Amino acid sequence: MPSGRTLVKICGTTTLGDALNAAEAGADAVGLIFAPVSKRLVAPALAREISLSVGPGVGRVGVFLNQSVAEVLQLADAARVSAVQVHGEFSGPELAELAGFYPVLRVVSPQTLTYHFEAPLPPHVTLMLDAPQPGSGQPLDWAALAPHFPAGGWLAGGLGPHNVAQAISALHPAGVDAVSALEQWPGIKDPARVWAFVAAAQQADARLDAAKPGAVGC
Ligand SMILES: O=C(O)c1ccccc1NCC(=O)[C@H](O)[C@H](O)COP(=O)(O)O
Repeated sequence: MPSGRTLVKICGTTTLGDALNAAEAGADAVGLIFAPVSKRLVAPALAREISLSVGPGVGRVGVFLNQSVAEVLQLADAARVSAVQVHGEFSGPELAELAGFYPVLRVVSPQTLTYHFEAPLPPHVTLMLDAPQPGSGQPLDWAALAPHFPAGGWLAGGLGPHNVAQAISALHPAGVDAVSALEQWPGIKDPARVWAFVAAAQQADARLDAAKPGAVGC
């Protein structure tokens, strides 16, 4: 969904209050993690309540790691998500199957980016660049990534209010995603940090717009 500005996803949402706060702060999407290994695992029934409560303007992204297509689809349907994000082992045909039901964010690390570029992505699949260990707060090397960053790709990995503007001006991602830097402890957000993250991304967009040739004031 190209919007001309950087979309913002707040991942690892495990409470209704945190989801509503993210929506009020202006986030474009909340992430609901269904990977059993995660400290931010959310139950399908609560995820569904969140999906039905945040309003139609806020995307709900179901997040999965090394799970079968059948499990992804079953949980995504139960939780009424609007998109899925997949980490780990998902083949091209599996991505294509998922993309027949939901827009897919396919997460890759910089180390595997070249491989994923060689195999063309199925329609409705968008790349997200993230650290090899998801949800670990590890930032990527944006300067090294810049020459290879995929057009329309999303960026995650160690983003927070302190550095998201710099990341946006370095890579111009279609969307940014964060969790660790927005939490009081795993699974529980710091509401002020969520607001600061959304605001920092919006300010970065405004600065980039103002710097475009022909912008008012230039
Ligand atoms: O965050 C997790 O616990 C997690 C576990 C398993 C699969 C995915 C997971 N998170 C996915 C995300 O979208 C995170 O926001 C992304 O990896 C960035 O995390 P961070 O570097 O902590 O901001």
